[in-house]
Amino acid sequence: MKTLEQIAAELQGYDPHALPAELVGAFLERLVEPLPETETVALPQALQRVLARDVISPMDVPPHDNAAMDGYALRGGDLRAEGDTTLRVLGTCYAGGQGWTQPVPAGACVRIMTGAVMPADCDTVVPLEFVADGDGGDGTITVPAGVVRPGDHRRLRGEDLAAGRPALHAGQRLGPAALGLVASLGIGEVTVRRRARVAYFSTGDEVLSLGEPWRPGAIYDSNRHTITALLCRLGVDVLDFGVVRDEPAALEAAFRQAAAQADAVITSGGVSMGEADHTKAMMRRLGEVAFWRIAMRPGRPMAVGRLQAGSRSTLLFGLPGNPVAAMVTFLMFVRPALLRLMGATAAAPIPLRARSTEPMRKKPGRTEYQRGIVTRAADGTLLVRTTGQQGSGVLRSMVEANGLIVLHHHQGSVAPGDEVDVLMFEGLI
Ligand SMILES: Nc1nc2c(c(=O)[nH]1)N[C@H]1C(S)=C(S)[C@@H](COP(=O)(O)OP(=O)(O)OC[C@H]3O[C@@H](n4cnc5c(N)ncnc54)[C@H](O)[C@@H]3O)O[C@H]1N2
Ligand code: MOO
Repeated sequence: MKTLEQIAAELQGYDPHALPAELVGAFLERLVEPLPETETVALPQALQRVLARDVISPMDVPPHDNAAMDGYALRGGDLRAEGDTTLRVLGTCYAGGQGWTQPVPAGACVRIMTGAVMPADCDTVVPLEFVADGDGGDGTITVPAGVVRPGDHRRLRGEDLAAGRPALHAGQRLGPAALGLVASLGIGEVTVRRRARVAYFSTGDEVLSLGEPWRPGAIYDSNRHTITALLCRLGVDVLDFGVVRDEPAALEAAFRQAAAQADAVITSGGVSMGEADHTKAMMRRLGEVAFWRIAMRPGRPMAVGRLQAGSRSTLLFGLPGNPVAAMVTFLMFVRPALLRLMGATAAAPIPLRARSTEPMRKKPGRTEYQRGIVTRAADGTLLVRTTGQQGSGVLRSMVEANGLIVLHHHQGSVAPGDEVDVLMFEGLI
């Protein structure tokens, strides 16, 4: 395991006092090792879990050539190049394998339902609506010239998944589509990485928990709720330690307890310049901790490292106390680090490009994450505006926004009409 110093030495441009946001990800990638333990769980329990092994398809999916449309299965070679084709209707194939099971001779066809096994010798389906006269009268149908080509409207055996091939790869986080894919193979359980355990506590003497009466100078703890909710979305086990007083003995006890139980400990508050040196000294005594000032806004101060709990080492992420800064640093840095801990090979989210409808002042030399509202213009293009006041204490901005406008490190001010990157909050699946 590399020390923080060794990791820092590998990164060109690493400066803990003005750390470019791009280097944070590179640092954490080197710091975080995936959890080695695995377990086997039933499919309905596997949502959001990370596959520990490839899932190999034991069968072809679909397991047989089948009709993609309701219509008539026929031999493509029977279709006349010019002029209509008239075919005898022998019977009906139903989904589930009932009905016509004999070969189909030249000049004949079989009525077929979507999903039914294609009869031997047939390779084409003409949809019902293309057949002019149906088979009402004399037991024949007429296929007008040019409405189908040989091979049309048939799904081939194994076209979704072929037997013996990996259907899903280790590292895949199982979402609704992946669960369906596993089920389509007849597989009822999967081997996944064990769930990560993540402890959280807020720090600060002014921070009140829900239910405590308000007093002058105090604020209610919102970070505990934003961060633990974000952790739930990741599918980790959350150990909620509540609020811990700004007092060395209480903090040390909380850190020790959390580190003994969790794979990662997340805290909010107590990482800025003004923080008492005894807190930082205490954190350093418990392990290896770097105190960063990141060249970004919001979210400048952040502590990162490892806490030693006996022979185990636990990741530490000390988030800034300001509510927007806590969420943004979580989303940009902690979330990908935890996904890595969980064993996921998740790609970074891909930003949209949207045209800004307003000017945004920005100095090159730091990354800014502005809260943005993306809308669609009448011509279909995407527009974005900020939510207004961008203070890092304005949590309302995160509620009103539907994405984060990313103004990159080297980027300068934005003029109305300029395109900017936006990371949307909601994915499709
Ligand atoms: N002289 C300087 N002062 C500050 C700097 C700086 O560079 N030089 N950085 C500022 C930035 S940026 C941030 S962010 C904060 C981070 O400070 P801390 O992480 O030490 O956090 P606190 O001081 O404890 O709190 C900051 C702010 O957030 C409120 N807060 C704290 N915890 C919670 C919570 N659980 N729920 C809701 N709100 C919370 C707290 O009351 C403060 O208003 O430092 C700046 N200062
Ligand atoms: O981390 Mo701070 O949020 O930039 O105020």
